[in-house]
Amino acid sequence: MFTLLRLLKIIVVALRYRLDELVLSGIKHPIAYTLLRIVRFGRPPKTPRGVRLRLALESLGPIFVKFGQVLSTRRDLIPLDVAIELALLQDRVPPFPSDQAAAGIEAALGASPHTLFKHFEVDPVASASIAQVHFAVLHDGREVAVKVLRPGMRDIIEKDLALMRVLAVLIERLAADGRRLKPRQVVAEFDNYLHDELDLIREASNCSQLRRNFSPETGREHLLMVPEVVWEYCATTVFTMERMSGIPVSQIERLRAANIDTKELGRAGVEIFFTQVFTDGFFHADMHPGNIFVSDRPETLGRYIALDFGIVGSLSEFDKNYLAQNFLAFFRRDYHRVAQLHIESGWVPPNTREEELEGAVRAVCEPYFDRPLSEISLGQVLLRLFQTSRRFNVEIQPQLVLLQKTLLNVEGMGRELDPNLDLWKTAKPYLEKWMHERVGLAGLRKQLDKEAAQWSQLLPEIPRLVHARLSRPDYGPALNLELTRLRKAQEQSNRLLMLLSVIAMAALGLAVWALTQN
Ligand SMILES: Nc1ncnc2c1ncn2[C@@H]1O[C@H](COP(=O)(O)OP(=O)(O)OP(=O)(O)O)[C@@H](O)[C@H]1O
Repeated sequence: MFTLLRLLKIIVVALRYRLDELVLSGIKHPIAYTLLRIVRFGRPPKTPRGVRLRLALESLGPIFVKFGQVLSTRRDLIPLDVAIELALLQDRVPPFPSDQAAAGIEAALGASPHTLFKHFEVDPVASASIAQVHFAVLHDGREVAVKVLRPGMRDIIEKDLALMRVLAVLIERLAADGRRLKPRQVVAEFDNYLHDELDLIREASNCSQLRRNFSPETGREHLLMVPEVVWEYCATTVFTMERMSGIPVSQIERLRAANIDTKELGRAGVEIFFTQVFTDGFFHADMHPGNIFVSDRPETLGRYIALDFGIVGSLSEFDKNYLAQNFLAFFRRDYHRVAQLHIESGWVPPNTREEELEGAVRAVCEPYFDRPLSEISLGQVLLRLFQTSRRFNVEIQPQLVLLQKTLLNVEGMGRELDPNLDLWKTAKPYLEKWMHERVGLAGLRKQLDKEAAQWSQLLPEIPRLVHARLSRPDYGPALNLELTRLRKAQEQSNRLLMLLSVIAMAALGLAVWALTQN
């Protein structure tokens, strides 16, 4: 019954905001087309389509608002004007009553917040569609922020997701453009995203990993502050962390008034991002200004503070390599290399003509060089590269799409702080350092160091494994003959293997010795 009513509401809202125009204008199914012509009413709308979609999503509630926000990052799928409008969606909603928050905490942690904490602020500091945040003080005096999931969220999400899946199938079947828009894939990705957001232990773990990556042990604590997780007070629906104090990065006048060097902040933002991507392969991927603060405490003045760890990205060595080499080749205007990289990595079908791809990449990139380097947006370049790759049947990994979106955010934020920020000049040393560490002698040593444990286990086992393989019973006349020959060879190879093992051990020993000399 609920589902039916909800579906009805969606249809009414879609018609009210004339979304039929947006989604179903290219409708290919004759019956659906006739039905739509009948229910269509009024003159063509004057308000732009993106605005109408945004308003419709707002009136459908928080889950649809979140969906719009996620969709706004898929500029590869939806038109730019719609994406820009969807990015304006605000997910601030009225807070839920504090007794519900208290009940949620009690259900998750086994005691009321008034017992658990020395002090618990009943009025939330912020409230969004999925969770809200309350400040509190622990019995040992530490100040904390407690994030609590909205009650009943899981149920609402499951129902709305079920409806979205139905709508996705309809769009795919009925709209001429349906397949290209990949509605089912988009909804499946959103499903994953929401389920991740519903698990605050996961968010706390991301927070703790990021904190470790910027801890004094890494020597990067001066770049970014990340709250400490208070694990005793965490559960799937509650996340308790150190309370941070700072100024939102978007409030530039306040930053200046606090004597914070905004130019330096712009540069540090790029450094943090590139360090996360190329050194750790683990990055905060929700870098909107509401989640980034700057410390106003005298001892840490001007240091970035990260909050909200619901969305993070991780990159494999392969992805990092792809990115670094593409960026470097792009800035050398070596489009041939960009095309080669795509073919070498097996991303484009092997029968792709290198020159054709090179031409397409040139057409994307060359116009950017009309401007000074300092004005080039790496996020835009990456987006255009992905779009071009798609034409050659390349499926871009979601992690790379996430990275491209974050890069756009970082650039936007950096240029707000310092309009002359030269992103490339700031980023290039990190890429070059990474490439050097990866391919140079340093890279070899690092790799040797990493693999040493496995090798030392594997090498002594090789003769036994070869022997076991060769002494298996009858394999048929032809193979038996071959086996006799191999057994003879085995004795020789055993000796050779022993010799090689000794040499490898000696090389390992040498490498370990060399490493400990630094
Ligand atoms: N550790 C903290 N210290 C101080 N303030 C915090 C802390 N964590 C969260 N807040 C406050 O709560 C707000 C919302 O936090 P957070 O972004 O994590 O919640 P959210 O529900 O994911 O919101 P959204 O989805 O809109 O980003 C922050 O903008 C900040 O003002």
